[in-house]
Amino acid sequence: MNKQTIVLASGSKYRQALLQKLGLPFVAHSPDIDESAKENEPPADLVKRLSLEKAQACRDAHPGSIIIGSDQVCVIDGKILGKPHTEAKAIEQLMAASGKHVTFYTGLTLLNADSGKAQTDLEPFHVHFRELSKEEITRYVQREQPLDCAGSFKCESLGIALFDKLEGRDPNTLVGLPLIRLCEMLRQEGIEVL
Ligand SMILES: C[n+]1cn([C@@H]2O[C@H](COP(=O)(O)OP(=O)(O)OP(=O)(O)O)[C@@H](O)[C@H]2O)c2nc(N)[nH]c(=O)c21
Repeated sequence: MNKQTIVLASGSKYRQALLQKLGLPFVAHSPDIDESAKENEPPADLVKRLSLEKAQACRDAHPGSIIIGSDQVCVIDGKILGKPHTEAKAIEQLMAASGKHVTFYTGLTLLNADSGKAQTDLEPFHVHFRELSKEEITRYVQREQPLDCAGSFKCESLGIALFDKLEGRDPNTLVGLPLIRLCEMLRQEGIEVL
């Protein structure tokens, strides 16, 4: 039985729901960090850095804990995209994604608050969007309201109607938290999920 408190360094209700699947007790702490990219920072480096910074931002408040941080972006036409926040932006993101193959980059960090030892990794996920009309996109955004989701969709619900193909190691990664990789990191820390 694990005695260390597990902290999810996230305010995302989707990440909280994903972590609940593992059945481990945890507390959620929303980290306050600057999520902007550095000049010319590749998306893979950005999400790994932010996953680590989110975990580190919760370290002082939770001594003795194991902290999980994660961050996700996608890249369309060379632009790094995060959450749309407005319907207009969500429609714009999906119009740009129509007919394209888009890579989602998800960074994951497991930080031991006492030792400061961190495991950080990147989990890519590939989304092939079908050709979408503006009317379809508008109806989708109005019905699903994916305004707090990177890439402007919820793949676990109506968003599935936007795609040709999904490719990746773990479907949880696209929703926001790579659970297979997280289980590996937890085992490395001596925490067994099963
Ligand atoms: C593609 N996609 C992305 N997201 C969410 O988009 C957000 C990515 O944005 P983020 O990585 O910056 O995290 P956020 O600021 O929400 O939370 P933080 O951990 O406190 O920093 C996360 O909340 C993901 O869960 C998604 N959420 C759902 N439910 N379904 C999806 O398909 C999906």
